Amino acid sequence: MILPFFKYQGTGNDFVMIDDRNETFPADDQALIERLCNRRFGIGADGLILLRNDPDYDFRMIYFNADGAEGSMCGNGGRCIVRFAHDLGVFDRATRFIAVDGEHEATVTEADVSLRMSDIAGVGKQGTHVFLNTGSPHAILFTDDIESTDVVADGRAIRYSESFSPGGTNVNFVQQTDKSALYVRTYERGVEDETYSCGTGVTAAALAAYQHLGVAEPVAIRTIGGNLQVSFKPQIDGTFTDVYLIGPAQRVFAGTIVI
Ligand SMILES: N[C@@H](CCC[C@H](N)C(=O)O)C(=O)O
Repeated sequence: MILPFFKYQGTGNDFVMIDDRNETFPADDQALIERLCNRRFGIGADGLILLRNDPDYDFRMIYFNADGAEGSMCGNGGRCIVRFAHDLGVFDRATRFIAVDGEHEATVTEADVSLRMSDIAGVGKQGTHVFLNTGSPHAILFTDDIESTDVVADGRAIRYSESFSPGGTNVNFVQQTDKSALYVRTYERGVEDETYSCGTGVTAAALAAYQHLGVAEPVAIRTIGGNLQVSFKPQIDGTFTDVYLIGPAQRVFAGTIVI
């Protein structure tokens, strides 16, 4: 089977993107997806995303982590699939699509994709860690020295710790750099490594930093792969609505998979 694919990146979080509106991609073949995402033996990516039709929305997003298993919501992947759908001519400026955590709205400009995230139930705790779910589970650790943090070793220890068993969690290390600015580094579950950026992770970091450090909204966030912005409306009951993840997302190449 010969299958066209595209590759997109959003602040260095990179994805194999497949137009699967005819539903021919073997989505249950975990070994194949893992191989395609492998940086030595495949295309190389943090995840693989299928764009499918949906009767009620412009499209459906199906996201797989680099380990080949279907993941929870991916914020950067969401921004990338919006850019992909726009490139395919699925919509012009604004779109509504469905993902694993429900409905999302998004708009595109030449420079950026603005993605509305799910409303957030609040910033809580799990074990000793600040924890929240922004479509994916995220532990948050505040630090004053992010540059020298061992994100892979420390992140992996928390990801596999008893507190987050059996599902595990993504782990974000967060340093406040200004009144409304953060630097965030993330260990990603399913990639099992530090990635250059994590969209649901920086969203979680912004909300947790608002709550715990009094960071001002909107929050500017630096990641290894580039800059993002998170805006939101905090509610009196501790929940957050109108949560937007904003930043660049672009196609980096196209190719053909031979299965
Ligand atoms: N890179 C993603 C996060 C993807 C979800 C995660 N790896 C998981 O399944 O836990 C993002 O940009 O949000």
